[in-house]
Amino acid sequence: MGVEVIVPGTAAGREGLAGVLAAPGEAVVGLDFDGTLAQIVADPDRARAHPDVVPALSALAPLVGAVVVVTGRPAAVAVEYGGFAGVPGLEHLTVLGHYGAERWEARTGEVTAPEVHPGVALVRAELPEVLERAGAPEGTWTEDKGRAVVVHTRRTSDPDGSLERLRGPLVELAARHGLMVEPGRMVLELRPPGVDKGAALTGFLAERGARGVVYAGDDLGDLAAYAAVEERRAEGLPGVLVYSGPVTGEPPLRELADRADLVVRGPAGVVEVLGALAERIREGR
Ligand SMILES: O=P(O)(O)OC[C@H]1O[C@H](O[C@H]2O[C@H](CO)[C@@H](O)[C@H](O)[C@H]2O)[C@H](O)[C@@H](O)[C@@H]1O
Repeated sequence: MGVEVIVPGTAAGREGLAGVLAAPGEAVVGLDFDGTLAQIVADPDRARAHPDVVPALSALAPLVGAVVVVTGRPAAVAVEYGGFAGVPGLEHLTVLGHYGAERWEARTGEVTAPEVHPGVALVRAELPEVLERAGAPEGTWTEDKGRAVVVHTRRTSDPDGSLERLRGPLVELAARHGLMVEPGRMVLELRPPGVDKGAALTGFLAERGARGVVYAGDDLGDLAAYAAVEERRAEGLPGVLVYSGPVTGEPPLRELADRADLVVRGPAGVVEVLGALAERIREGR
């Protein structure tokens, strides 16, 4: 594999990578799941990690301080769909699920999580009527994640238009029950406030005493993690931001693409970056 896949296009990214490579054993690699490790598909239950993700991660993880998956998925679902449990090399993997509300450790195989927010049950009960009143187009689909409820429009004839039609009523419903709306790729997620990927990543970096960070994401929910890396970078922590661009025909998200140091094509591109990073670390030993 050519190491040229890991040449960041920005000065900050090149500096960040040099810092990560100078002390890889104290660096954290943070990764989103859907769209970054797993290809985007119409049915969320059918999303699975790209087949080369686990081999790439199990080769990289022993060379760095820590690998953490930071996802909107329930932690156990990401572990299952990722195939992360019981993998040699991934004995110290951490998965922060529900935007950091849940935590799974490969070391114990257990998920720790707070109580479910009481607003979730109320939103769940009222959602069908709200969708009907809003004229939700055919193909609108609801995913119940236990701690959050997600409305998907990918299967409607106009996913973006459908999302806009539903946004106001869903924001109102969420607010009425103390929840917030997390927008994503053709989804609006009604979830409890108080956590986001930025806080989750910042806490993890502090806990591990990280001296460098690489973070890869593909969606609006990853912007908080991007901001966390940028803030830590301003304080002197080397950091590299990777954008996993769409391979599904959707336009790239400028909010991420414009801030990233490295833009790759979906999970296959992320796998190449993980492989190249491992190669550079081994070369520097
Ligand atoms: O933080 P992530 O790991 O990126 O998870 C965020 C949401 O991902 C899922 O939705 C996305 O992937 C689906 C499967 O490929 C796709 O159908 C959908 O359009 C995407 O937005 C998931 O279904 C959500 O619950 C997560 O919040």
